[in-house]
Amino acid sequence: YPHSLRNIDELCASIVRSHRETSQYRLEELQALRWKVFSREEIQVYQSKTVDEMWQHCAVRLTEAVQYVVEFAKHIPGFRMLSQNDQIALLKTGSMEVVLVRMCRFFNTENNTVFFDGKFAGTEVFKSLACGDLIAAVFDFAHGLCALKLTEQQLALFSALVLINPDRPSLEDRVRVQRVHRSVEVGLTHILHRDNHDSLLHKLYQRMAVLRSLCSLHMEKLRWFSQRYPLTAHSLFPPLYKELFA
Ligand SMILES: COc1ccc2c(n1)CCN(C(C)=O)[C@H]2C(=O)Nc1ccc(OCc2ccccc2OC)cc1
Repeated sequence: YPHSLRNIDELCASIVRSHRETSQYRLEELQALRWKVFSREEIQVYQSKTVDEMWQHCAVRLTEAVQYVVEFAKHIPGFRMLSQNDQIALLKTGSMEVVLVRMCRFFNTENNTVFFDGKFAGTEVFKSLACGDLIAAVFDFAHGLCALKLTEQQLALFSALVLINPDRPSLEDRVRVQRVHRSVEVGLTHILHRDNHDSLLHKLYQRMAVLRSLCSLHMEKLRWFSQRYPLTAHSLFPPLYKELFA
């Protein structure tokens, strides 16, 4: 794209619109729920689930989040112009990263809880996943991102930057992905400059590095789980979760 301001403003506006239309829950809804936590009995029910029941339960909910990320991607002008294969390749590795970025909107840092099944859950709710390190890393990442206090517009541009990553494996037209990535980066820089928050870009790049290691931890846990519970992973997980992560 020629980087005239008009184009950049249009690009930012379309990414922000797409983010807003695919954010699944409005901030006001989540704000109203943020102190609705699980009772001791409800926590007991989650903790008495078997490992594969809890994994399946979480996979179904996270797949809901992934579907909204796929919709978000489809409305990003530069993303739609890429080949089908490159769109799939970017979603395969990027959609969980965007879910984890978006998760900061669903997080209450005051009581260290995350939205889950209609209420806000602490790490103890996920005990039966047998993945304490993954859950701790997910919560830590959400804390770190919440601390940056991103606006919805900054979050929208950051999500697009995370998704349209030219370094992903098996891209057909890397140069084209680089061009779109660059225009989104110009958009984010433009938004941060306008918000007088230039120092945030460096911090966001640091968060992207943490995000990559968090997602490889998720893949590692998923591989461990699929080997131990092949039936659940292959027949009870939502097809999209399998398609993208298995
Ligand atoms: C975009 O951000 C969000 C944030 C929250 C939610 C959503 N979207 C969709 C709607 N939703 C519902 C309906 O509960 C929320 C949800 O799925 N919450 C939730 C699910 C699993 C969790 O930890 C387990 C886990 C984490 C990471 C990787 C693998 C994991 O387990 C295998 C923690 C929270």
